[in-house]
Amino acid sequence: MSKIGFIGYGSMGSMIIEGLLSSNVIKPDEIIVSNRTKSKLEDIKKKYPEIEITDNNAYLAGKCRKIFIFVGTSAVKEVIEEVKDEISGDSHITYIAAALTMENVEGAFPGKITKVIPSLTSKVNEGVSLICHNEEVTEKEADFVNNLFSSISDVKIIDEENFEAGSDLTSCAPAFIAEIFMKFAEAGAENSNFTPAETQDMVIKTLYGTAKLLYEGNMGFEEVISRVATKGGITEEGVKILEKELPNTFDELLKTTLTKNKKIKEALNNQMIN
Ligand SMILES: NC(=O)C1=CN([C@@H]2O[C@H](COP(=O)(O)OP(=O)(O)OC[C@H]3O[C@@H](n4cnc5c(N)ncnc54)[C@H](OP(=O)(O)O)[C@@H]3O)[C@@H](O)[C@H]2O)C=CC1
Ligand SMILES: O=C(O)[C@@H]1CCC=N1
Repeated sequence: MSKIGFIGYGSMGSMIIEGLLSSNVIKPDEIIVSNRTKSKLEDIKKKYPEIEITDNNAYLAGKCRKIFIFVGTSAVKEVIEEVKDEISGDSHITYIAAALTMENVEGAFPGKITKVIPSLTSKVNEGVSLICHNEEVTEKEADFVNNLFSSISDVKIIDEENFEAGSDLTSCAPAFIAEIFMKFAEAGAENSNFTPAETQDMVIKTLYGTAKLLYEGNMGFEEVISRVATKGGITEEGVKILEKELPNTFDELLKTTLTKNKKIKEALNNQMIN
């Protein structure tokens, strides 16, 4: 009986594998997990003794038709080379490496390929996973991957060309949001007698409440703003500052990250071809 293979147990790999196991969409005895540093798999093996662990990717590939590659972008080629002799037209590879195009991966493995861009928010079963399947992937195989990621996030099926801007909005976004609110909390501490720990706590609780209003309370951004920014009041003045400063900041952020994406893509293009 073929198992499900996961290669790479770092920040994303551990989050996804543990999320899938705790939401019961996969069972420990159905999976093999491989990591370059095998000792990092000791904790998950202790928690789920039925899981098979290894540091041998070719061994894993020999036992699995569905293979998830969660290694860093620059290591994907090396992993595909390691497993090449063990995979066939029946194998289905899913990878999460940002900036690595499906065309690039198809160059190394011309078969069934799915690209997923996960988000750290899946650690709390929230956020969006972006998914694109190539034409070789059957509906059943696509559903399998979509269902796994649905158990830890909302799944959005997209065209490959939208991965870059999409990643900014869902996958890089937790870091951007954290940075924005860290600066807000720091400014709060600088302009008051509150300690940095106090302003951080106030801002995080308000951020959580605002997200709930927007999501569970079905309030749009504009309604939240108009309900808080009393005409002629204090908030209105603060909103004006943000309206003036933020469009340029976010435009620059998008342009910079899209350019970086392009640069990595070009470098990887050379790496995958050579
Ligand atoms: N972090 C994020 O929020 C997101 C990341 N991504 C993408 O996910 C990918 C992984 O990122 P992340 O989890 O942050 O990276 P990490 O560096 O945390 O994890 C990479 C893991 O891969 C393992 N590894 C490397 N080479 C091999 C190999 N040949 N065989 C087996 N295991 C190997 C490493 O092992 P070792 O323990 O030995 O180092 C490590 O555990 C990247 O391509 C990134 O673009 C996509 C969306 C979001
Ligand atoms: O910053 C990165 O490169 C990865 C991809 C998306 C989120 N983190």
